[in-house]
Amino acid sequence: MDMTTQQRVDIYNRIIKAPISSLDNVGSAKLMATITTDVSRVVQGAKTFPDLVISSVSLIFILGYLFYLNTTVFVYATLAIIFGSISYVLPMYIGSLYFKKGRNNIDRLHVAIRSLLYGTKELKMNHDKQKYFFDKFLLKHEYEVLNNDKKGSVIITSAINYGDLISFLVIGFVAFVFISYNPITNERLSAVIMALLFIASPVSKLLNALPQISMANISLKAINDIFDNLPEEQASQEIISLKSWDTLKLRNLEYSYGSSVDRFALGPIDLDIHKNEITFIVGGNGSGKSTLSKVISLHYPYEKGSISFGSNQVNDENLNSCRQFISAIFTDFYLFDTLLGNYSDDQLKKFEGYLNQLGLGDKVSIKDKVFSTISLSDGQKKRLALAVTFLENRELYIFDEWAADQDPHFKELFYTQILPAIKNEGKAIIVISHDDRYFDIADRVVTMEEGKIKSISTKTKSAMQTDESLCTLTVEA
Ligand SMILES: Nc1ncnc2c1ncn2[C@@H]1O[C@H](COP(=O)(O)OP(=O)(O)OP(=O)(O)O)[C@@H](O)[C@H]1O
Repeated sequence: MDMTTQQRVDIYNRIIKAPISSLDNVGSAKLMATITTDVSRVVQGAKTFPDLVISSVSLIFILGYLFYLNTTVFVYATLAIIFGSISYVLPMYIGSLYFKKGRNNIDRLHVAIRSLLYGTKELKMNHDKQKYFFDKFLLKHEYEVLNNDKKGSVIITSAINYGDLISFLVIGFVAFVFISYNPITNERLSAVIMALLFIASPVSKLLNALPQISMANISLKAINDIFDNLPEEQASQEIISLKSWDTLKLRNLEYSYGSSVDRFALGPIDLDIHKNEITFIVGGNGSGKSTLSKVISLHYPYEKGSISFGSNQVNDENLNSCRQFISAIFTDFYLFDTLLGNYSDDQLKKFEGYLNQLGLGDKVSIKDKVFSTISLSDGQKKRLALAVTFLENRELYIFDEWAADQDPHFKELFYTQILPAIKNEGKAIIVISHDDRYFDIADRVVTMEEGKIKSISTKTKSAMQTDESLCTLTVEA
């Protein structure tokens, strides 16, 4: 496989195997910069190696020939090469500092490009904001990348020309000074000068490769940095069949983000999520609901405690297998334009039924598993995502503020018909919601505050099984 492709495939594999928390920390802009810039720079650097080998071998042979012709000239030429190489170290170092600065600006440039692409609407509406953004961010980073790379190249190129000068100085010294003190035949002198002229070419090729090698070296460090900051999950990639389960048990679960200054700690959390039940997780902004949902969906690796799907306690052997129990629509969900996976014609027909039920029948059609469009309103996109999760037919559904973008009709449909229908299929459902109008459809309402469960209300039925009420259990912090 081509080297560039191989490097990229390695990075893709690392991304898919890395914990979401590490990907969040590295950031998508940095990853894009590495995939688009560093990989090709490293490969360009590596491509100079055959030339370097050929030039080095030529140099060794020509020096050998020079040694055979005249040992003293050989010593002079070798000393000149050594002197040239040593005096080359300083400009090379300064040049590489500029390349490094330029490379760091590429990360910032990618962040700015993302802001330009995603913030176009906001920038268009406010001229001052737009000008400030272009001057202080986008163009600033663009020109800094250019200027730093230019400065680095100018310094190293000047050093290369200085290297050429040294080789001509050596030739001049031998032709005009050396022969005055060391008698040498004309044939020998022309052979020596020819050899010295031939030395100049491989030396200059070796020096010319240095800027590319320097850039490649900096990019290689950036790639290694990505690999160091994206640890591979230790979990087995093999999907094994697990025992069936009725209750998802969270015990003493703890997770935290950030440093000691801006740390947010979740837990300890003790909670049971049952199949055939709808569990609402509610609470104020920043109380930890979404964080808990990402720990439950096995995206954030919990630091303490345990998660068990029935008797299957999550561990490295079954983590990926346990993930296959879950289907989730997070607030930052991604909608693929294709149904990924192998689905039978019957399943695809069912999917079309879901589209109709969700009011998308005349908006989205599907051909060869590709949606006719995903240029939809936010609410429609979420409905399409919901249809996809139905098709996945998993055992645990997690909906993080799914209904937030829905109009009253679809909100009502979601809470009063869709959720009960999923529940009746024997699934476990976790709904993160601020829609207190619909809390009564929940079998269990878990209220969170500052990363902890404040209370759990459970729906109890009277002896006559006719009326239902919520019984609240307050959990001691
Ligand atoms: N990637 C992250 N890195 C560091 N801190 C984070 C990260 N994501 C969330 N937090 C912090 O964790 C806390 C809980 O956030 P979370 O998104 O879980 O709250 P939430 O209850 O879902 O809020 P909301 O109702 O606003 O969606 C917040 O204080 C937030 O600042």
